[in-house]
Amino acid sequence: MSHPGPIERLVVMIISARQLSMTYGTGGIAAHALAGVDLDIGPGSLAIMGPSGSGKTTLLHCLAGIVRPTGGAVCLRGQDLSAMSDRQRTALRRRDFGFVFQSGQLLAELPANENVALPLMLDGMKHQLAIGRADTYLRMIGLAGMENRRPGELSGGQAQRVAIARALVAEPAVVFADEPTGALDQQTGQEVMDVLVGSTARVGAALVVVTHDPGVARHCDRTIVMRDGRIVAEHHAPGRAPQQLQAAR
Ligand SMILES: Nc1ncnc2c1ncn2[C@@H]1O[C@H](COP(=O)(O)OP(=O)(O)OP(=O)(O)O)[C@@H](O)[C@H]1O
Repeated sequence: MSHPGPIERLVVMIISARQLSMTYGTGGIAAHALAGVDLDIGPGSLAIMGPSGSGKTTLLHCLAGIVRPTGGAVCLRGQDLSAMSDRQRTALRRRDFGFVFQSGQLLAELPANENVALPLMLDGMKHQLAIGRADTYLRMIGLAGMENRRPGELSGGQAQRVAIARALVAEPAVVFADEPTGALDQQTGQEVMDVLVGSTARVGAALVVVTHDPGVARHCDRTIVMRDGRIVAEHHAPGRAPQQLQAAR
């Protein structure tokens, strides 16, 4: 077996976190949610696991620029998020990041394709063009024929697929998912994870998933385990290690 040469070793880091810390509150009521996290995220999928209160969601929110860490830095392709204004970070979240939450957070009064098209229209794309793009993503995700259904006319799994299409439609660099299968039964959750991992890979986006469920983490190339605001373990899926392993170096 040949060893990777310098070119194959070169994996471009998408997000890097250095000595990330986050303290909520002060004095006796301070909660140290993150206590010095170093993390490099390259292409592929990453699961963040750990017990309740270990800092998983706080880490995801810091990586995605939703909250400002109280210490350390997060860089997207070398650009320091903390050096940006709130307006710049909002624009970055809209263009470079996609989000999937536990319960789709779709707008009940809009059909599926308008829900998906929303980030594009907020960014100034014309309605017809945005709907065309949304329909393409809905078909890719297995919802052909359901483009005009409202969220109330979809199953939980179908609604999460719409949320995945919405996260992907602006062709983000990274999709962040917080307990994306938390509201679904086991079987539907597995199917949604297949779609989430497969579709992000197809469009070339990295995927970061917070989950309590080892069955969800098994879909990912790499898993980190958090405890008390720190990364205490890291695993790589057999056969899928090299890219993420080298990205971590
Ligand atoms: N807005 C906040 N204000 C104060 N403390 C907070 C806030 N958000 C989180 N915390 C605290 O920070 C710590 C980490 O919380 P976080 O939500 O990141 O953990 P988690 O691992 O995602 O937990 P869970 O699995 O229960 O969602 C906890 O002690 C929590 O109580």
